[in-house]
Amino acid sequence: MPPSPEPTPNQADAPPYALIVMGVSGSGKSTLGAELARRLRCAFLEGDAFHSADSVAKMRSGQPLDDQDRWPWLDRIAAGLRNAARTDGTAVAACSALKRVYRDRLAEAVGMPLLFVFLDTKDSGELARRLAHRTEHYMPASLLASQLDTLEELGPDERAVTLDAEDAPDRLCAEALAWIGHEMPSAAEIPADARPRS
Ligand SMILES: Nc1ncnc2c1ncn2[C@@H]1O[C@H](COP(=O)(O)OP(=O)(O)OP(=O)(O)O)[C@@H](O)[C@H]1O
Ligand SMILES: O=C(O)[C@H](O)[C@@H](O)[C@H](O)[C@H](O)CO
Repeated sequence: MPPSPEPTPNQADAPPYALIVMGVSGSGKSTLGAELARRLRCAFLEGDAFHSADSVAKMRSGQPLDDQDRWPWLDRIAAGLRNAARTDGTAVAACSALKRVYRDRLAEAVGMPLLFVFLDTKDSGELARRLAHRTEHYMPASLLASQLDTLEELGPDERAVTLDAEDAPDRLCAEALAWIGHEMPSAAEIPADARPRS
């Protein structure tokens, strides 16, 4: 079977789609998401930047977020993804998207095919070490346990690929691009009102 074609930047006439790199804190969402956006020549939206100041202060103080903290955050990310993808043909966001209900809300709000790249871990110790070494970030390593407890498995109906968060960044990028190349949505899936503005 020939290898999946690596996706090129979404063609001008191709229907838009959005991508979210998801997973717990420290799994590598921002690192992979930024590289995917560079390779796809599209916008990268750092989910951390969409939190309210109160939510950042809450996490910084060692308290996990709850649904009420996350709903407006998820809506802001979805709006940003939708606008960027309608302009560029696609867009990538880094967002933990821990619960299925969060992912469904994102997909509903984005209003176009939404693909998830899930960075899964079998070794939370590796992630804890990454967080411990990260200095310029509000997220304490102590919140990793609550992240893992909140994370819900992907359903078989979710359009997602699961990668190993402990793999090397270049391997993760190659695997993600190969899957995206296979998954590029057909025009038929795009609601008429989500097509790029002519
Ligand atoms: N594949 C990888 N292998 C080893 N280290 C990595 C990998 N990906 C990211 N890192 C490192 O792990 C730390 C966390 O990475 P990153 O910020 O991308 O994770 P994140 O999931 O976005 O975290 P958060 O959700 O807390 O923002 C960084 O120091 C980064 O350099
Ligand atoms: O509660 C959550 O869903 C997570 O805390 C994320 O929203 C954090 O912003 C991210 O992991 C930064 O560390």
